[in-house]
Amino acid sequence: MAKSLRQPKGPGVLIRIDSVTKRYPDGTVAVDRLSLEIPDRSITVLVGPSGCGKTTTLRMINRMVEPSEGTILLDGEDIQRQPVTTLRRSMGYVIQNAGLFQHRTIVDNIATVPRMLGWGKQKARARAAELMERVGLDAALAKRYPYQLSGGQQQRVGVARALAADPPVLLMDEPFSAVDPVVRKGLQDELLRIQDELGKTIVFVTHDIDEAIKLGTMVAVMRTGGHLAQYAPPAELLSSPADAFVEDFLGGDRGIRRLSFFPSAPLELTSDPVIPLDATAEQIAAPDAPYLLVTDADGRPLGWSAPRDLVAGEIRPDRLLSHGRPFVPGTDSLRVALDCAVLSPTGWAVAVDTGGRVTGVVSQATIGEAIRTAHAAGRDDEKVAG
Ligand SMILES: Nc1ncnc2c1ncn2[C@@H]1O[C@H](COP(=O)(O)OP(=O)(O)OP(=O)(O)O)[C@@H](O)[C@H]1O
Repeated sequence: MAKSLRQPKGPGVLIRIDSVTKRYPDGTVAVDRLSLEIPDRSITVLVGPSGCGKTTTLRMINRMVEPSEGTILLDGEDIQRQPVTTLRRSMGYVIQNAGLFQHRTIVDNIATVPRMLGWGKQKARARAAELMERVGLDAALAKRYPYQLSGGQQQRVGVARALAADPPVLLMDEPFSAVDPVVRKGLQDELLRIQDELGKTIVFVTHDIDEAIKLGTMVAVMRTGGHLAQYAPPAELLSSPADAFVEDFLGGDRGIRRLSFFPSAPLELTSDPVIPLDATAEQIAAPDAPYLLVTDADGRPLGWSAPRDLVAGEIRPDRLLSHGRPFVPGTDSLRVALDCAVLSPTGWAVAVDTGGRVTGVVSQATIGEAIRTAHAAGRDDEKVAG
């Protein structure tokens, strides 16, 4: 999905970190005069190299670590003035490796907080069952113990457990770092889906900039010594890194990655080179294109061919060049469209509707033009904003 479409849902600031410093007893300054406004009902990611103070910052929000200086306000109220138990009840907490109770079943792990709040066993278990479904866990796993689950499943349990008492805030400390990239992507997609449904205020710690860019509505890049290097929406980080440190941290391909924030919908498609499997000689000869895309009777892509290699009535799908991966305008970003064109044997990308039927094709040159237009529009926006 083109991420520029994702905006903070709520109007307010839920958590305000105001000039907070944490000095550990041995003198280590883990966080240095950090100020952040964490918006309501959106995902704010703290990212940075190891030891830059991300976990310390997160733990100061639920008072597992007390700040040495500065204040943290939750919904306008100083968190120091609230009993720790009340504060923590309003904040789900998810950590790496899930941190589940090994001697409790999955359903009882998830029901932990509701039970602590005095819910009856049945009501708490019913809530746990509902949450298992929400986080994509099979109900058959309810009676198992954590060691009988995969790492990815355990992380889902961790998320379900944190959501059990429906807290407005979710604190997540590297929750997906211990699983393989495929499972990790699934967990990230699931979190975005859950967030779309529930609209929590999520503070998410990671050292992975790609994860930060994918998940964050706002991203705080921290540098060693607990300093804030930049705090911005991901598209702005990619277009205007504040300094060499942020630029370096973002990596060398930030131009390409920025394309994920531009929608592919405005791309001008052409259907001239698209012909059916039973095309006539005229239909094959008519388009002025180096390649033709052949579709089946339902309009689904079969493959590419040069017109000279096609004979009316004798088009064989197994002789066609692969049509490559198609993209869906309106759902996929300009980055996906470009990737489809780059990987296509003809240099043309195939656009389909959500049912997989061809809506047109687009060349690399046209995509290049759209990229230039999108960048120019972005620069104009920056001028207006500045
Ligand atoms: N209890 C402690 N006592 C002394 N120093 C600490 C303590 N906890 C953390 N630190 C130090 O504070 C700094 C910030 O640590 P923190 O765990 O917040 O960083 P981080 O960015 O989350 O790191 P990582 O990505 O490696 O988890 C580090 O230098 C760390 O060694």
